[in-house]
Amino acid sequence: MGQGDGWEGVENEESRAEAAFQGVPGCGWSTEREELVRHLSSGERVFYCGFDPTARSLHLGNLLSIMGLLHAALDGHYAVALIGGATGHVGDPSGRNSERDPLSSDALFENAISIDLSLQTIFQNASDMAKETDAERPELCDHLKLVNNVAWYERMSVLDFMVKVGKHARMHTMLGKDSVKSRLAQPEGMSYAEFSYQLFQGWDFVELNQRYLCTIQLGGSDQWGNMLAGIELLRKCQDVQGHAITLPLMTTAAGVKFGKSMGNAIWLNEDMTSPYQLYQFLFNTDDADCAKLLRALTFLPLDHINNIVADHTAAPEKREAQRVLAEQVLRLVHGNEGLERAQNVTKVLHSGGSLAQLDEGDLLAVGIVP
Ligand SMILES: N[C@@H](Cc1ccc(O)cc1)C(=O)O
Repeated sequence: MGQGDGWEGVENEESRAEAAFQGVPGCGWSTEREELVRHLSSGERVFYCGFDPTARSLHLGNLLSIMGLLHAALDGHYAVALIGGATGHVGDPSGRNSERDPLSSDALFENAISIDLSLQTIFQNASDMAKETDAERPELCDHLKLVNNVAWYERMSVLDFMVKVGKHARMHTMLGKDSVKSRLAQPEGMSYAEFSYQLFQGWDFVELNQRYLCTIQLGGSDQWGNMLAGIELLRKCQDVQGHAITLPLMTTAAGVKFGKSMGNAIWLNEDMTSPYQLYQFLFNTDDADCAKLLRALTFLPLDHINNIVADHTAAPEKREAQRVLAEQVLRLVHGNEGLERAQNVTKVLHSGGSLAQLDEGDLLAVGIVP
């Protein structure tokens, strides 16, 4: 990405659609909603959301943030997915009650590559899906970008960090973050590294603003403190008003974190959760959760979703809403081929067939490496 490739986040006078996130219930905004809507409707904006490579794969819970980035791009804005190759070393204390075990540089590097690949696939699948509904639309991938924060942190000296970032950071503000307060209330306390994590994530916002005029950060609700750290640094270092949008933690009607099956995460990498398993997980979601999940995890228009839900309510035993949900998510995460394989395996296994009837690709879709 460089000058002139459409990625400078150029302001234009053209009025854009309303906020991109009206379909997602439970969002939070750092500024007045009107201010964010004004910001979005007065130019093409650049969003970002970060993912630390703490595991080899992203999980279903991350899909909501990815959807957020895709909605922004579909709406004509730009979106950056940031992989936290550097922040993964530091360790985000948000939402955790104990210190993270450090991961080796090799493990973080491999995880980052694997997550990068999976995001590229999802971006491409989303682009293909968008083309199917509107062949004329500009390539979605041109509005999506992947970066790794190693790019700036590997070249930044400790002194640089203290001068550029540390000098702007107030102890009082840092100590006031929930992620810090809750840990300091425990006898083990926290390491200096995890304490300073907020500044690393905060500085990412500044770097992305300098590079791409990024002004909006998306993240789960546990990221609030880190996102505010970014907004503050952006104001002090760039004299720019940043915005943060928090996405709710997805829970089921039963109050359980969505995206876990019997305590285990549902992964987006097919070698960790096979397309067949992902399909089955979604196909088995509760009727009570379907409407919400269709809104949050598919790009289907709201009136289309309402029709599906109305038909489903009339004949829930057909599991039509679950089928559409599973199909849409499978296509996004594993493409049409992944969906076909998952459907084929479902057909064979659920009609009393055996694994012997499956070809190599199908076996892969069940999670068996032939
Ligand atoms: N802290 C985020 C990941 C992240 C990393 C770097 C960022 O700049 C932004 C977000 C998380 O754990 O989910």
